[in-house]
Amino acid sequence: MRTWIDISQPLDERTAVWPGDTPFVYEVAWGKAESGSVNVGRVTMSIHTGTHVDAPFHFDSAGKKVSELDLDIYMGKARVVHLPDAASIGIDVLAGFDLEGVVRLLIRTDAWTDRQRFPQRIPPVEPQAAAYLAARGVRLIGLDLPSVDLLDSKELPAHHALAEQGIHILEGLVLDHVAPGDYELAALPLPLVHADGSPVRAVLKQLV
Ligand SMILES: N[C@@H](CC(=O)c1ccccc1NC=O)C(=O)O
Ligand SMILES: [Zn+2]
Ligand SMILES: [Zn+2]
Repeated sequence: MRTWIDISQPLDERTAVWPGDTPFVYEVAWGKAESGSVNVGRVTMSIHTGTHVDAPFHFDSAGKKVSELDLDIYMGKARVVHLPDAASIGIDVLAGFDLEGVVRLLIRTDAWTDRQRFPQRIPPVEPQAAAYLAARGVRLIGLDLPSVDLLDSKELPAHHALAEQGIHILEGLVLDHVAPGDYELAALPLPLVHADGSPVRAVLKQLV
Protein backbone atom coordinates (compact mmCIF):
# COMPACT_ATOMS: atom_id res chain seq x y z
CA MET A 1 0.00 0.00 0.00
CA ARG A 2 1.28 3.46 -0.80
CA THR A 3 0.93 5.61 2.26
CA TRP A 4 2.78 8.70 3.38
CA ILE A 5 6.05 7.84 5.14
CA ASP A 6 6.99 10.29 7.89
CA ILE A 7 10.66 11.31 7.56
CA SER A 8 10.55 14.00 10.28
CA GLN A 9 12.10 13.98 13.75
CA PRO A 10 9.67 14.20 16.65
CA LEU A 11 10.09 17.51 18.49
CA ASP A 12 10.27 17.36 22.25
CA GLU A 13 12.77 18.14 25.03
CA ARG A 14 14.84 15.10 23.98
CA THR A 15 15.42 16.37 20.45
CA ALA A 16 19.11 17.12 19.93
CA VAL A 17 19.99 20.78 19.59
CA TRP A 18 23.09 22.41 18.12
CA PRO A 19 25.56 22.84 21.04
CA GLY A 20 24.85 26.14 22.80
CA ASP A 21 21.67 26.82 20.85
CA THR A 22 18.15 27.36 22.27
CA PRO A 23 16.71 24.16 23.80
CA PHE A 24 13.37 22.92 22.52
CA VAL A 25 10.52 23.66 24.94
CA TYR A 26 6.81 23.06 24.53
CA GLU A 27 4.69 24.25 27.40
CA VAL A 28 1.08 24.89 28.09
CA ALA A 29 1.40 28.62 28.64
CA TRP A 30 -2.22 29.11 29.55
CA GLY A 31 -3.87 26.03 30.99
CA LYS A 32 -7.48 24.93 30.81
CA ALA A 33 -8.00 25.41 34.54
CA GLU A 34 -6.63 28.93 34.36
CA SER A 35 -8.29 30.04 31.12
CA GLY A 36 -11.53 28.30 31.93
CA SER A 37 -11.79 26.76 28.45
CA VAL A 38 -8.61 25.76 26.61
CA ASN A 39 -5.00 24.66 26.79
CA VAL A 40 -2.85 27.15 24.87
CA GLY A 41 0.67 26.05 24.02
CA ARG A 42 3.89 27.90 23.46
CA VAL A 43 6.98 26.62 21.64
CA THR A 44 10.51 27.92 22.11
CA MET A 45 13.07 26.49 19.71
CA SER A 46 15.94 27.18 17.39
CA ILE A 47 14.98 27.09 13.72
CA HIS A 48 17.81 24.57 13.21
CA THR A 49 16.24 21.87 15.37
CA GLY A 50 15.05 18.54 14.03
CA THR A 51 13.87 18.38 10.43
CA HIS A 52 14.12 21.84 8.92
CA VAL A 53 14.98 23.91 5.88
CA ASP A 54 17.69 26.56 5.80
CA ALA A 55 16.89 29.84 4.07
CA PRO A 56 19.86 31.62 2.43
CA PHE A 57 19.54 34.32 5.14
CA HIS A 58 20.89 31.71 7.62
CA PHE A 59 24.39 32.07 6.15
CA ASP A 60 24.09 35.27 4.06
CA SER A 61 22.63 38.40 5.65
CA ALA A 62 21.55 39.58 2.19
CA GLY A 63 20.01 36.20 1.36
CA LYS A 64 16.35 35.31 0.99
CA LYS A 65 14.18 34.75 4.04
CA VAL A 66 12.25 31.51 4.30
CA SER A 67 8.93 33.15 3.37
CA GLU A 68 10.44 34.25 0.05
CA LEU A 69 11.34 30.74 -1.09
CA ASP A 70 9.51 29.01 -3.92
CA LEU A 71 7.22 26.26 -2.55
CA ASP A 72 7.79 24.13 -5.68
CA ILE A 73 11.22 23.29 -4.28
CA TYR A 74 9.71 21.46 -1.32
CA MET A 75 6.96 19.48 -3.06
CA GLY A 76 7.28 17.00 -5.88
CA LYS A 77 9.32 14.10 -7.15
CA ALA A 78 12.42 13.21 -5.12
CA ARG A 79 15.07 10.52 -5.37
CA VAL A 80 16.48 8.83 -2.25
CA VAL A 81 20.03 7.46 -2.50
CA HIS A 82 21.86 5.46 0.15
CA LEU A 83 25.47 6.45 0.98
CA PRO A 84 26.17 4.54 4.19
CA ASP A 85 29.97 4.60 4.25
CA ALA A 86 30.92 7.92 2.67
CA ALA A 87 33.49 10.01 4.59
CA SER A 88 32.22 12.98 2.59
CA ILE A 89 29.68 13.59 -0.14
CA GLY A 90 31.63 14.55 -3.24
CA ILE A 91 31.46 14.11 -6.98
CA ASP A 92 33.27 10.76 -6.75
CA VAL A 93 30.53 9.11 -4.66
CA LEU A 94 27.65 10.92 -6.38
CA ALA A 95 28.95 9.70 -9.77
CA GLY A 96 27.85 6.20 -8.71
CA PHE A 97 24.20 7.25 -9.21
CA ASP A 98 22.25 8.36 -12.25
CA LEU A 99 21.07 11.81 -11.14
CA GLU A 100 20.12 13.17 -14.57
CA GLY A 101 16.88 15.14 -14.22
CA VAL A 102 16.64 14.62 -10.42
CA VAL A 103 15.24 17.86 -8.97
CA ARG A 104 15.10 16.80 -5.31
CA LEU A 105 17.86 14.58 -3.99
CA LEU A 106 17.62 13.02 -0.53
CA ILE A 107 20.76 11.36 0.83
CA ARG A 108 20.53 8.66 3.47
CA THR A 109 23.95 8.44 5.14
CA ASP A 110 22.95 6.63 8.36
CA ALA A 111 25.79 8.64 9.99
CA TRP A 112 23.65 10.19 12.76
CA THR A 113 22.82 7.08 14.74
CA ASP A 114 21.49 8.51 18.01
CA ARG A 115 19.30 11.48 17.14
CA GLN A 116 18.82 12.39 20.80
CA ARG A 117 22.49 13.36 20.92
CA PHE A 118 24.14 15.88 18.66
CA PRO A 119 26.67 13.94 16.51
CA GLN A 120 30.43 14.30 16.98
CA ARG A 121 31.20 14.22 13.28
CA ILE A 122 29.25 13.94 10.05
CA PRO A 123 30.16 13.42 6.39
CA PRO A 124 30.07 16.93 4.86
CA VAL A 125 28.93 17.81 1.37
CA GLU A 126 31.96 18.83 -0.66
CA PRO A 127 31.47 22.32 -2.14
CA GLN A 128 32.52 21.05 -5.61
CA ALA A 129 29.49 18.76 -5.60
CA ALA A 130 27.15 21.77 -5.82
CA ALA A 131 27.90 22.59 -9.48
CA TYR A 132 27.86 18.88 -10.35
CA LEU A 133 24.37 18.49 -8.86
CA ALA A 134 23.06 21.73 -10.36
CA ALA A 135 24.24 20.61 -13.82
CA ARG A 136 21.98 17.56 -13.47
CA GLY A 137 18.98 19.66 -12.45
CA VAL A 138 19.07 19.32 -8.65
CA ARG A 139 17.34 22.20 -6.79
CA LEU A 140 16.96 20.65 -3.34
CA ILE A 141 19.36 18.51 -1.34
CA GLY A 142 18.12 16.80 1.80
CA LEU A 143 20.18 14.81 4.31
CA ASP A 144 19.71 12.80 7.50
CA LEU A 145 22.29 15.09 9.14
CA PRO A 146 22.16 18.37 11.09
CA SER A 147 24.31 20.21 8.56
CA VAL A 148 25.73 19.99 5.05
CA ASP A 149 29.07 21.29 6.36
CA LEU A 150 31.53 20.02 8.94
CA LEU A 151 30.11 20.76 12.40
CA ASP A 152 32.98 23.06 13.39
CA SER A 153 32.94 25.00 10.11
CA LYS A 154 32.45 28.75 10.42
CA GLU A 155 32.77 29.56 6.70
CA LEU A 156 30.10 26.98 5.72
CA PRO A 157 31.54 26.37 2.22
CA ALA A 158 28.92 23.77 1.23
CA HIS A 159 25.99 25.97 2.32
CA HIS A 160 27.40 28.83 0.21
CA ALA A 161 28.31 26.69 -2.81
CA LEU A 162 24.86 25.08 -2.86
CA ALA A 163 23.13 28.47 -2.60
CA GLU A 164 25.29 29.88 -5.41
CA GLN A 165 24.07 27.02 -7.59
CA GLY A 166 20.43 27.59 -6.64
CA ILE A 167 20.24 24.41 -4.53
CA HIS A 168 18.13 24.61 -1.36
CA ILE A 169 18.89 22.71 1.85
CA LEU A 170 16.76 20.35 3.94
CA GLU A 171 18.41 18.97 7.09
CA GLY A 172 17.70 16.54 9.90
CA LEU A 173 15.67 14.02 7.90
CA VAL A 174 14.93 10.54 9.25
CA LEU A 175 15.63 8.10 6.44
CA ASP A 176 16.56 4.89 8.34
CA HIS A 177 13.35 3.23 7.19
CA VAL A 178 13.41 4.51 3.60
CA ALA A 179 14.67 2.36 0.73
CA PRO A 180 16.47 4.05 -2.17
CA GLY A 181 14.16 4.97 -5.03
CA ASP A 182 11.78 7.57 -6.35
CA TYR A 183 9.14 9.20 -4.20
CA GLU A 184 6.78 12.13 -3.94
CA LEU A 185 8.11 14.58 -1.30
CA ALA A 186 6.31 17.22 0.73
CA ALA A 187 8.34 19.27 3.25
CA LEU A 188 6.79 22.72 3.42
CA PRO A 189 8.36 25.49 5.51
CA LEU A 190 6.13 27.73 7.60
CA PRO A 191 5.59 31.26 6.27
CA LEU A 192 7.85 32.79 8.95
CA VAL A 193 8.26 36.17 7.34
CA HIS A 194 11.68 37.18 8.63
CA ALA A 195 13.19 33.78 9.35
CA ASP A 196 16.47 32.05 8.47
CA GLY A 197 14.69 28.73 7.98
CA SER A 198 11.76 26.74 9.29
CA PRO A 199 10.92 23.43 10.86
CA VAL A 200 9.07 21.20 8.38
CA ARG A 201 6.97 18.06 8.49
CA ALA A 202 8.63 16.01 5.78
CA VAL A 203 6.84 13.06 4.18
CA LEU A 204 7.43 10.73 1.25
CA LYS A 205 5.12 8.57 -0.80
CA GLN A 206 6.48 5.88 -3.09
CA LEU A 207 5.82 6.51 -6.77
CA VAL A 208 3.92 3.83 -8.65
N1 LIG B 1 24.75 25.88 9.65
C1 LIG B 1 24.11 24.88 10.48
C2 LIG B 1 23.60 25.42 11.75
C3 LIG B 1 24.63 26.17 12.49
O1 LIG B 1 25.73 26.40 12.05
C4 LIG B 1 24.27 26.60 13.83
C5 LIG B 1 22.98 26.40 14.29
C6 LIG B 1 22.62 26.82 15.53
C7 LIG B 1 23.53 27.43 16.36
C8 LIG B 1 24.81 27.63 15.91
C9 LIG B 1 25.18 27.22 14.64
N2 LIG B 1 26.44 27.41 14.17
C10 LIG B 1 27.39 28.04 14.96
O2 LIG B 1 28.52 28.17 14.61
C11 LIG B 1 23.06 24.29 9.63
O3 LIG B 1 23.49 23.50 8.86
O4 LIG B 1 21.91 24.64 9.61
ZN1 LIG C 1 19.89 24.38 9.51
ZN1 LIG D 1 22.39 24.15 7.30
